Amino acid sequence: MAIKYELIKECKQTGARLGKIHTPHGTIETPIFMPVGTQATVKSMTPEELKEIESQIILSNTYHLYLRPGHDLVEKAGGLHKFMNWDRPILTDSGGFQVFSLGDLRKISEEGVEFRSHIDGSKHFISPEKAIEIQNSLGSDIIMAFDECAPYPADREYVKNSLERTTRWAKRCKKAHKNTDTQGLFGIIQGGIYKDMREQSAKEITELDFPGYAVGGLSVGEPKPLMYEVLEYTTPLMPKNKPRYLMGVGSPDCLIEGVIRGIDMFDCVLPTRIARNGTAMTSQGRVTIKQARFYDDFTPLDPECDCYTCRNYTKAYLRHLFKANEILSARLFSYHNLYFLLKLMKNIREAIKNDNLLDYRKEFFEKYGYEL
Ligand SMILES: CCOC(=O)Nc1nc2cc3nc(NC)[nH]c3cc2c(=O)[nH]1
Repeated sequence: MAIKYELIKECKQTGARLGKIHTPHGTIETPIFMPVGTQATVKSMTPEELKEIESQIILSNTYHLYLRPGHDLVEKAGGLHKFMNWDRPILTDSGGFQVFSLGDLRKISEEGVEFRSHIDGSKHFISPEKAIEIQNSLGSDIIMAFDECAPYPADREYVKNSLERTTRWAKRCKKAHKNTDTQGLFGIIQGGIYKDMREQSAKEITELDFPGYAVGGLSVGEPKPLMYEVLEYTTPLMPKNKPRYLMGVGSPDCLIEGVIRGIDMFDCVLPTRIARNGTAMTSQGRVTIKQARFYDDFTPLDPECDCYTCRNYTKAYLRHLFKANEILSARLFSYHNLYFLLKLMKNIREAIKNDNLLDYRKEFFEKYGYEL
């Protein structure tokens, strides 16, 4: 079995769970945040630095790697782990989201999706079978079914047709998947913001008996309270003994609220993306370093953080690096932001162990400046 989930503990006060996901490249403690390495690199970080901050699994992207350098090259290199020198678990997404977010550059049919490359405008076609073939070549530990992520807002009819196609595609993915003993295929539940449609999609997808399931179609522009509401009635429809993955989430508040509503796995480009804009997530809320007030501020980015960046550099120096457009700026901010989210997940796992997750949320929100 490629993927085995071990439910360690269910939180007494909330839907949160403590668990372990056993994969061919190692075990992942959940709840977990997965740094995103779209093009076979978590931008500006070396694998050694990712291990230093205790990253247990990273995400990479089928759509991008198919277009460049090509999945056949990666296969020739011995697979994605070897190619990028990362020997821990990797999850690849099916490219569904990227292809759909290309807007008018794409045409959807029952067969699959025709789209134009964002690199050179060349025409391509990805079917569920192709999405699986690419992921089989990449050799990632967890692969995702090819799905359609409905936009937000979308009317009931669109969402129903889309979720039913996602189910038909999921069946085709399951049939096409070759390496079931080394790669676990996760199904993706859609259904937009409509309770009856989420119920229908959850039923149809979980009936296919995947080793894990994702909640798709969220974090696509809907208000956070609406995302929380959808989770509230969707995660209970998902098997307790399988991992639950909320795609594309997220910010610190969403991670805590997602865990409370039964989610085990998260991914988001935020930490490394805002890092390139000189913005840090800190225990006192966000810090955007280009502000003049940091010109001669010789304190660390986050006084409560013990990461390499916070132990060795001041805001004044980091502001200088950012203003001077120095490459080290993106590295030091990425290192800190990833460390911050991975540490947050570690604290959340601790709070579940000690049955005080709601107190932890209250304390974190007060300090970070979120309203409960
Ligand atoms: C990670 C698996 O991705 C897929 O293969 N399909 C998919 N990806 C998504 C990525 C998303 N990112 C966000 N917000 C930033 N929302 C997302 C939804 C999906 C999705 O429904 N389906």
